[in-house]
Parts: sequence; structure tokens; C-alpha cells
Amino acid sequence: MDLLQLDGQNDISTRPLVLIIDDSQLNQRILQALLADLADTLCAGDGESGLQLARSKRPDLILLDVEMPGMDGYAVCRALKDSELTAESSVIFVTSHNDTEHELAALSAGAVDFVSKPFNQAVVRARVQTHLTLQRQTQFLRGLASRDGLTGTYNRRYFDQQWQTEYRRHYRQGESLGLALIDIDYFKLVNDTQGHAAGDDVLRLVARCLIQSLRRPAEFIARYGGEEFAAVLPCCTAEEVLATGDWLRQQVQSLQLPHQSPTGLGVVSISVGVFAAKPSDALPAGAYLQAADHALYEAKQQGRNRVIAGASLTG
Ligand SMILES: Nc1nc2c(ncn2[C@@H]2O[C@H](COP(=O)(O)OP(=O)(O)OP(=O)(O)O)[C@@H](O)[C@H]2O)c(=O)[nH]1
Repeated sequence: MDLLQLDGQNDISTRPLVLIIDDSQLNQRILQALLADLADTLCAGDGESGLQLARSKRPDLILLDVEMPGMDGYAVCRALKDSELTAESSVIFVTSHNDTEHELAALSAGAVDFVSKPFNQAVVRARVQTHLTLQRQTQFLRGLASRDGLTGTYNRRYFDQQWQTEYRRHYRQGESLGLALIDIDYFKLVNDTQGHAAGDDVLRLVARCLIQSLRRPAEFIARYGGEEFAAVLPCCTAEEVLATGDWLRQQVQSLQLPHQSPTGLGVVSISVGVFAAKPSDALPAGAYLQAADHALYEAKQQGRNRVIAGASLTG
């Protein structure tokens, strides 16, 4: 299995989804029929319900009418582009206005294209097809840019961004957020005794095992440094983070990868430092990293192949 797809991210094999926001049911039906073989479609009859559907279904492309009761198409487009959840959906305006002024207004609101009504069906299909292809290519490149080339886990840059996002989300929702820092024990000895290529293989196998061992969809693994990984564990209590850390430790040990480490264990093992708490002003995002890192250091000091829970150094 491709590591890029192990956790369900960047899966470009599914059919694209197009959301049609138009107050005319006739237009909705015509567009749905027109796109039936290109994409799955969803319809909304006004801006507000269109926004709600866009947030929950994350369509690849949105065909957006301008004149609608309540929010007009430009306001809907700006709201889509302002939200992290919907900004990546491409928007094509489908409107009875066909002058330059409206075309410019559509593009400056964040749309990628503009089609005038009455529309030529072949042209609408061709434009939708073009933007779906571009959208898929962008998703694929974005996926590659956030991955570590050797192990297929998320990379440090993605971790740094996503950690801040998760921290803010948990702060708003008053939920406990968990973090595990994971380091392969005596990894230098793998390189020294078995060679650098074998070291790379161990990194790949441990990474794959960590990814496959996570059990909840929003959890993810990132390569944090050379032989160090981070597990981000949303909505996770102090008790749960300790249990997850130990589960990961057991899973790596059960791979039974041969290793002549001074522990005498004979197989590759990991040490894990964990920390979980509700975010607060006294506990900024960086404090979790400090606490988990300190705990990881303790796990190494106490003999490795173990999990230690950190205490907040600031709170
Ligand atoms: N093969 C390989 N080795 C790497 C990679 N990145 C870092 N390393 C090696 O990982 C080793 C890490 O060694 P140390 O930090 O000394 O720690 P350790 O041997 O794992 O020992 P402890 O962490 O104290 O248990 C170094 O020798 C690095 O060269 C990589 O991508 N591939």
C-alpha cells in the first residue's frame, strides 16, 4: 500500500464532488444532468444552505449563481474563500450577467472562472473538466509538499502548521489535546552495524507501523526529526495519551526488527514522551512540545523502550 494513502489523505481515486448553488431548480437539474458522468453532484437553493453544504461535504468544485435571495453569489464566494474549511474548493460563477464588470467582480471574489447564461453545455462541461483536473493536480502536489520523502509520514512543516491549528481548535472547544514524541532507541547503532540503507528501511517500517497503529481518523504521525516521530492525538486525555503511547511502543516491538542494542532486547524499540491537557493561556502550544520532549528524555534516562508522561513546565 502507498504510504501517501495510508491514512486516507490525498486519495485522488474517488469521484470528484461538485456543489451547485442556484435558486432555480431547473438550472440545478440541467447542470446535474450535464455533469453526471464527470462528478457526483449536490444542490443548494440559496447561499446560506450552500455554505453549510460546502463546509460539511468539502466539494472539489462549486458552480455558483450570482442573483439569489438572501446572500448573493459574490458574498457566498467571499465567505467560502475566508474559511479554512472551504477555501480550497474552486468556484465557477454561472450567471446571466455577461459584462466585464461582473466577470471582474467574480474573479476578485475568488472565483477561478465565469460562465454566462444561457450557457453552452459543451463549454460548461469543458470548463468544469479543466478545473477538476487542476484541482486534483493541486491536491496531489499539496499532498507531496506535506510529506516526508523517506517515510511517507507527514513532514515537520505540516506538523508545525497542523499543531497550531489543532491547538487553537482544542482551545476554542475546551477539549484535551494529546501529543506523543517517539524516538527509536539506539538508532545510530542500526546504521553503524547494518549500514545506512538498513537504517532507512527501519525508519520506513517503524513509520508504517506507527501510522497503521493509530485508531482514530483525526490522529496523525509526522517525522519530527531524524529518527524521531510525533503523534498528534486530538480529543485525547492524559490517561488516553499514555495508553496510546504504550500501544505504539508495543506495536513497534512486535515488528521484531533485529537490532544489536545495549538493552539486550534484540529488536528495535522506541521510547515515548507523552503529554495531554486542555489548552489555556498558561499552557501555550509550545508547552506541549516541551513537556513531551522532557518526558522523552526521562524515558531514555530510565532505560528506553518505555513511555513517560510529562508534566507541564509552564502551567
Ligand atoms: N539511516 C538513516 N539514519 C538517520 C537518518 N536521520 C538521522 N539518522 C541517524 O540517526 C542517528 C541518531 O542517533 P542519536 O541521536 O545519537 O541517538 P540514538 O543512537 O538513536 O540513541 P538514543 O536516541 O539515545 O536511544 C544518527 O546517527 C543519525 O545519523 C536517516 O534519514 N536515515
